[in-house]
Parts: sequence; structure tokens; C-alpha cells
Amino acid sequence: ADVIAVSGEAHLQELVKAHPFLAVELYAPWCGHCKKLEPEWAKAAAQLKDHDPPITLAKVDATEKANEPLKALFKVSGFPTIKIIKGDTAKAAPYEGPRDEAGIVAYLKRQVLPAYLQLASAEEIAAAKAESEVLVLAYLDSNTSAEFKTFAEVADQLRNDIDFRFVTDRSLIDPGCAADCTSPLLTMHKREEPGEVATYDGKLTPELLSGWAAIKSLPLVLKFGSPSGMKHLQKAFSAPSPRLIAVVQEESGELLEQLQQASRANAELAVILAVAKDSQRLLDFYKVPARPGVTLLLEDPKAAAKYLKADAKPSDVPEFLREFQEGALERWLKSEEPPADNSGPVRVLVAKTFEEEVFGGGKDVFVELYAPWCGHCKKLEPIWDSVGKALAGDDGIVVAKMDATQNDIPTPKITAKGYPTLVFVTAKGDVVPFGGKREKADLLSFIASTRAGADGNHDGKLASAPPVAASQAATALAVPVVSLAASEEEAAAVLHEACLEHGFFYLCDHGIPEALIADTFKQQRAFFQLCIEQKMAVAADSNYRGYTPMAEETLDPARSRRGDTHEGLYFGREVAADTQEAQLPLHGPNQWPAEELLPGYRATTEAYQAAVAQLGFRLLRLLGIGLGLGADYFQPFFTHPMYFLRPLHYSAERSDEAAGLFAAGAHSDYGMLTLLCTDDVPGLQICTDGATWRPVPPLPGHLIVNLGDMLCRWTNGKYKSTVHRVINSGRERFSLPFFFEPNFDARVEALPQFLEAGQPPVFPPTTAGQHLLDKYHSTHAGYGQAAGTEAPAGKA
Ligand SMILES: O=C(O)CCC(=O)C(=O)O
Ligand SMILES: [Fe+2]
Repeated sequence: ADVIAVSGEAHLQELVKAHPFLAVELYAPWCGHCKKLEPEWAKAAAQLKDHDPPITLAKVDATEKANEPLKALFKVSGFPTIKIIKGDTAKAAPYEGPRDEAGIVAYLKRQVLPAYLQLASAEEIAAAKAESEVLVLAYLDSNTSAEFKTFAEVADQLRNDIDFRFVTDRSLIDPGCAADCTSPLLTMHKREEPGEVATYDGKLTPELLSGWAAIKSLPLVLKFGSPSGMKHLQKAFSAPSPRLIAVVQEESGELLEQLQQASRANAELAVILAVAKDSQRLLDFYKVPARPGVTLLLEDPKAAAKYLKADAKPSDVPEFLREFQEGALERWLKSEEPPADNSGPVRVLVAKTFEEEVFGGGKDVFVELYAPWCGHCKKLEPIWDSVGKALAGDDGIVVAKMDATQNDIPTPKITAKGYPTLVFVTAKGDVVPFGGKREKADLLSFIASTRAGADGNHDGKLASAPPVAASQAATALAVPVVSLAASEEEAAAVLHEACLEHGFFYLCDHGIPEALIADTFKQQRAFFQLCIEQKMAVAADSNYRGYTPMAEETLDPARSRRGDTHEGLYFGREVAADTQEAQLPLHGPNQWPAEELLPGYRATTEAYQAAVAQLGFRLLRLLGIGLGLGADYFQPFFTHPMYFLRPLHYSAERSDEAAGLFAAGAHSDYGMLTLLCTDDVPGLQICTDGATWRPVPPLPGHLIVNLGDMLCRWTNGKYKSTVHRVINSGRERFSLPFFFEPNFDARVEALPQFLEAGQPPVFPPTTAGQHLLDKYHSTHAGYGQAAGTEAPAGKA
């Protein structure tokens, strides 16, 4: 046979000595994916047996006694596990390639070659261009220079996506070199786009070069909604470089031409074309209205800024980008127009004028952020007017107000956690919140004392908080995408891999209508804008259904000094109060805000909950298939599922790890699966190695799904329930996690096929309900203390 069957550690070490490049598959005879892989592995081995340099394929039956040490050696946590060993088992690398014959062959060939090669003739160059999907071709005059080191480092980093080749004779790639013919020259060639040659002209540092190569390896223009482009889109949306999105009703040749030109002319720009009918989710995500002309949206993740040009023509693209580069574009914000007459006692601000009037006028400004419907704001109105009148003669101070429901607050230094929010901004730019009684005398005395203090020793510290989000430092994790448009088998295979790896994946083609998602967010936004009294009217009851205020939850008590900066709502599966089931902890009727207060709130929220619950059941099938247990395996554990939709609202307060302040502290989820829909504000991070936090950015049209503790326990730790958190970089955020949990009394313990012979399970058996109660007790301040009730443990 072409695949060598390994027996024992000594045998493997022998093979490693004899074969410089060894790919080893560790499998279990009962595992479905291993059975599928077996013929492909064998065919690939046959194809590769005469390869130069040699590539050897081997397999290890990990259930055999003799091979137990190998399982430990490679820290096998699922099947199949494939490792690539180049002469040293301690440095074995994971195989991350496809699972079919052609894919395996191509991937292994790529691994055996060095990450870069030297080419020495025009023929070799022509062959490389023909062979490579994406090729970086460089002229470097010496292979010991610092530039060469950068080239080699980036080549190694991107070896799975891009071929790197170099020449030391410049005339081979630049025959008519006119000027500066000794400094490095790097070009990129794509097989799909022959004739499109991109040239790198930035500084040669690994970060810059790899950023350029990663973005320029994408097609010139990505089309939103094309299923084949998903991988590319994911890269474009998670890269830190800017992206230009053009939204149109109908595709046009002229626009495409302009976009291609823009992509060519901008070294770091990803360019995306979205036809409105395939892009509703994208439009909702960015809150871009669908308009007849071209809408150009530019997002610059590093500056957390967006720029918009609506009703544009294709020919406006170059000018728009030029203005962006020159910093001449105005940030795009939701804003009203400033009033024509602004001469009242209280100055009216809008988002567009806010920065300039509040921070740029050299005056003290006392601002009220209000909502038109809020009762406390109405009560304050005459008082605020009279404060304005009282100070009308004072040139050093402005009393102002802004309708914060119609205007974004264009600075992270100020956040509205409720209405009204009153903040005093000194002439130097210090932000001082007001928390006292909202009576005229109290307000005036606060003004006087704050002004006195500001003249003394404030140093403007608050005004210079760093603008860049900490979460942007680490690169985003490559999270797999599971498409429900694929067959159940295919989807289950991707899902299985994701579960073994870190238990996070994006879900697309999920079938929840974009309009329903948009409506659900709209309704939640309206709820969270209510006054605290109105929200507390549905405060979480003894079943923990209802509203939990800001900072009530502390997901990571060990590291937090204050509660998490979010408020939320729990809606479980509706259980009528007079049923036997309602006797169980956490079971009972939901509490809904009054229909008159929020028309349509309940119907929309219930519709979303039903849709996402249905999705949960579809994923259960895939999990069963992926684990080789059968599509219906988990069904009996979910006859009375405890699912919870939990709309969350994060305040704009910046998280501060050092100070123990988090938007959501580090935690793993408690149930089976979490299906998360978020708005466009990033913040979610996951930690797979116990050290680094890496962002999982929102991806338009996709849900983020992660595994909870139940699956980790069922698989004895093989499926990952990964720790994650939310870090806020100064913007308000809304999300809709849906926790899909088994029946309250579902017994959760390691399945026999995941138990090593003779070894005890990693986790003691528990029930889904008990685990959830344990967790609620340790993370919710209000749990067990709901007004007029006893701790729910006493209920059953
Ligand atoms: O809001 C998010 O992105 C994540 C929330 C979360 O992890 C949770 O509530 O369990
Ligand atoms: Fe979570």
C-alpha cells in the first residue's frame, strides 16, 4: 500500500528519520469522517509516491493500544487529526488543507516546497505565472538583506494562499528599467486576472507587505452575495485595511470599470460591489438607505470611521477616494440638519456640528442629550431653558441640547447611558458628567463649582483618550463559514472541524429574513431607550425572565471591578404559568413591555426568536451528523428546550482591562449552542490559547455561532467551548444572542466514544438545568433576589 500503517512510537520515529516529509493521519475506525478520508488519502499517496522532493503519507489507528503514546504526543482531540512532520515530531504542524485527493495533493506539494523560490529564466517565470493562482514575484538583489528577510517572513506567513518567487537579475522582470534599478521590486500576478499586475511601493516591513499581499490577492472587485466569493469577502471584512463598498440597483459596466480602477490605484483597498437586491443585510448593517443612484461607502476600520456618498455617479469614485486619502471627507454620521434659527436660550446641536461646537469653541458647554419621548426630559425642558436664560449674558458658556435619538454622538468621550444625560465640557475639553438633582439651583451651583475647578488644575486628560480600539491590535481569527445552502453532509463536515478547532463559526444562508433582523434590532433599540422606570417595570422575575439593568451581570467576577457595561432582557420559551412545567426553575411566562408603549415589540421579538430556534434545531442535526452519531441523536434532549433570546445593549463606555471594566467579561457559554446576531460595531473577542484575544468581527449577512459547555462536556472536551468577551472601544452596541439549551433535566455526560479506555471523564455528569443555575448564581447580581420571591432553587 502507498499509505504506511504506523504501529507504535518507535516505528513512527524510524519513519520520521527515513522520510523527510511525512504526513500522518491519526484516525479511529468508528469515525465517519475518517472513513470518508481513507480512499482519498490512499489515492493522494499513490499520486505522490514518486514526488521529488519526497512526500510520504502514513496513518495511525489511534484506538490501538500500541498507538496510545502517539495520541498523547500529538495531543489528539478529535478524528481525524493530521500532522505534518519534517524530521522532528516535536515540531509537527497541523494539516489545514482540504480532504479530497486533488486538494490533499496540491496542499502537501505546497508544504514540501520552500515558502519562496528563486527563478532564473524567462521560461521559469512564464511557468510560475501559468501555475500560480496568486503569485508574488520579486526582484531582490541579495538574499541576506533585511528586505529579503521581510520577503521570506511574509512568504512563510501567506504560503497557503500565495506563491512567492524572486529573481536576482532585475532585467528578468523589468527589462526596460528606467530609474532606480537596484532597490527591491515586488509585483503580484493573479491567474484569474491576467494582465493585472500590482506593484508594491510601500515600505518593506512584514506588516505592511503582508497587508498589501493579503488584500491585493483578492479579486480587484468582490461581489457581495456571490457564494463563491464568501471566503474573499470574509477576508476583506476582517482586514484592518479600508474597504470601499459600492451599492447599486443594477450592475453597470461603467461602475465596474471605475471600481477596478480604484482597486488598482489603491494599494490597501478592498473593493466590494453590492447589488441592492442581493445585499439587504449589508444595507441594514451599515444603515445605508437604498437609493436609485450609486451609493459609495468607505469604511476605515483603523479610524473606526465611515464615509458616505449617496446619489453618486460611477465617475465620482476616483474623486471620492482622493478626498478620503487627503482626509477631506466628512465622517458619515446620523445627523439632523442644524436649525435655521438657533437663537433660543438653549443652543440646538446636531451630530454634524457637535464636535466643533462642544470641543472647538473655546467655551464651556453644558449639554443635555435627550430623547423626545422621555418623560424626565420633558420635565427638565423648562428648567433647562431657564438655566440657558440665566447664563445668556455670559460669553464663556453655552447651554445646549441634542436629540440623541436622531443624532449620533460623534465622540467616544461622551456617552448617553440613559435620558436625559447631562455633561459639562470645559473650555479645555474635559468632560465632567452631571449626576445631581435636576433643579435649577443645583444645576447652577454645579456649573459654578465645575468652572472654578476647571480654572485650577484640570489637565485635559479625558479629552486625549486614545482613539484606536485596543481590539484592533490583534489580527482577526480565521473563523470558518458554515453555509446552510450546502448539503447537510458538507455543512456538518465544516461544522465538525470548527467545533474541534475553537467552537466558533459564521453561519450564512441561514434563512432568517434580513427585514426581520432589522426590525428586531429596531425594537430592541426602542426598548433600551425607555426610561429606567419603564424598563424596570419588566425587571427579571424569579424565573430570570425580563430586564436586567446596566452592570447587573458580571460574566468574569474574578477580573471585574464593576458590573459589565450592558443591560439586557431574557425571553425564554413561553411556558404558561398554570402548567406543571412552570414549576421548574427558569420556566414560566415571559414578561413583555406593554403594547401601547412599544407597538409590535412582542410580535417581532417572538418572530425572531421562533426563527432562530428553528435554526438551532437544524444545527443540532448537523452536530449529530458531524459527530457520527446520526442527525437525530440530540433530538431527545431537546423536547422541552430551555432556550433564551437575550437582546443586549452595551453602553458606549470604553472597556478598560487594567481597571477591570468590561462590556462582557471573559466567559464560556453555558448551553448547547449560541446563535449571535450583532450590529456593525465590533467588540467580540475570543481566546483560544489562554493568552491572546482575537477579534471575531461582525460579518454582514452572517450569524456568529459558538458552542457552549454542554457540547464540551458531551464530547469530553474534544469540542471546544471557547472563552470569549466583549471589549468596547467607545461606541454603543446592540446584539442578539440566542442561547439554545437542552431540556432542564437533560443529563449531560461524556459520550462513551470520547472516553479513553480506563480514563475517567474530564467533567462529572450534570444536568443542563443545574449547570445553568450554577452559572446564573455566580454571574447575576439579581438572581434569586427578584422582588417578592424566593430563590428559585426553592421553587422546584
Ligand atoms: O454581544 C456579544 O457579541 C456576545 C455576548 C455574549 O457572549 C453572551 O452574552 O454570552
Ligand atoms: Fe457568550
